[in-house]
Amino acid sequence: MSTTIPGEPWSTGVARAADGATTVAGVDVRALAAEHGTPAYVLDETDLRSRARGYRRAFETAFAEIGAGVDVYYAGKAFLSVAVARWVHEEGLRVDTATGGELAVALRAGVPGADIGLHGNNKSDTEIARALEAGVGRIIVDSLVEIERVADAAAARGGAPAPVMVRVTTGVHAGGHEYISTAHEDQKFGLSIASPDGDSPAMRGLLAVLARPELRLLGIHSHIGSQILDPSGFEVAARAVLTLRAQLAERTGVLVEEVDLGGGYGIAYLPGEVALDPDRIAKDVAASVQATAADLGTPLPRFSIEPGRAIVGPAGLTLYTVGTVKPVRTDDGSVRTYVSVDGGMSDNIRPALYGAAYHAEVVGRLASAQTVLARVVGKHCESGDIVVHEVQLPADVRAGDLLAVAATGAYGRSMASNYNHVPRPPVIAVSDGETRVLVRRETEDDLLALDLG
Ligand SMILES: Cc1ncc(COP(=O)(O)O)c(C=O)c1O
Ligand SMILES: N[C@@H](CCCC[NH3+])C(=O)O
Repeated sequence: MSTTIPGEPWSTGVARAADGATTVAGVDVRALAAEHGTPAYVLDETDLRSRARGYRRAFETAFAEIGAGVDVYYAGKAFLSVAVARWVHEEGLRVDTATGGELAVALRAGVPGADIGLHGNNKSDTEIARALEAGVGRIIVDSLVEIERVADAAAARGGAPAPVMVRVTTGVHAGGHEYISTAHEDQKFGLSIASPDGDSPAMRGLLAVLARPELRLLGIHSHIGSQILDPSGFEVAARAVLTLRAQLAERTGVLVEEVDLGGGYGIAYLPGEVALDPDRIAKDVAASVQATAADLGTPLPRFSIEPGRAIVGPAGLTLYTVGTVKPVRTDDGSVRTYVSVDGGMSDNIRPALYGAAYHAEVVGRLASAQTVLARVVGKHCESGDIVVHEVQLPADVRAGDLLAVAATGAYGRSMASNYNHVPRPPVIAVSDGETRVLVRRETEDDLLALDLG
């Protein structure tokens, strides 16, 4: 690991001058911190938009070559605000939501219902009703019970049948951590395609949808996990889904129109890590689904994908201010420098939850070339409150320094908490030398407003 500004894992707009001054999209981080305070999430709009465009173009091009259409849904769980929903929609993406709350943000942004999908393994009646009311383009159903609930809600509303996809699990275990792999068998999502005896849960789900006239079976959905750096799992899962589609067609005569291959495209968190290349993966997946469809003798469906992290992750960084610096002797007798910052596990739970690795640098001043092995920790009352487990920081790291942590755009603010009553940081967009507050900093008054005494 070494100092890599500019370049990954930093967003394309991050630059560092010889005197240590660091800018994001032309905005000096010192000015940004002075105006907006720290900690703050900083989002590089140009970078985010170009990744959104890049994914859409890569998949459209590769799938056009095999004669198939494709839609790219931005997975809002990675980070969603009204502006971000608008940006990705302007870039030609649709929006995937996982809850009524995310749906509300997408609608507030003016994204038409038809361009929104609703996921969730335990949707409430209110969420289902709201999705139907908004005319969402698809509801991805996750269980047999839910199929009946969505059908009943659609029946009560009347009107056109509700478009649904059935989420299936293919047994493909992919991604960075057990908790973020979602297609293996022993977990809560989807209906399994495995059928030790009789019809698989997935087949039963598809048949159950076909049995309800209030539902329109749009397609089959598979999401195999997150932060995937080995792309072979996408091809294995796609083959399984296309096979299930062909089996359903053979059995019922219904060849579903769409197949969603989910999200999960991995990014670089550390210097030297290589993100999945959208052009490469789009071509490989297109070639693989074409071969599978030919083997099965079925025409290709329309495809869709749901990248979240790959669009917003690299576009974001978190800016902290260093407080205390403490050398600590480790069990093996070496010294680790504990660098405490003014945020922590409340603004980025990923290191504590998944052991996720991040990269940090002192920014905004010329720091010493000599480095020390450091651990960046937060201000919470928890020894697992770690922001960066291991990183070389300048030996003269000190209170008042600005510390930037790279690639925090995804699952940072969206998974933030108020642990220890710490207000959540703002999200500041930067573009062409200008800053704009997308989500303001929470205040203690915001927190106390919920406390009715
Ligand atoms: C159904 C579904 N789609 C899309 C995503 C987005 O994944 P990622 O942010 O890894 O691209 C997730 C989260 O893993 C998901 O559960
Ligand atoms: N929240 C996870 C990934 C999302 C899993 C959603 N299916 C992460 O931070 O990596």
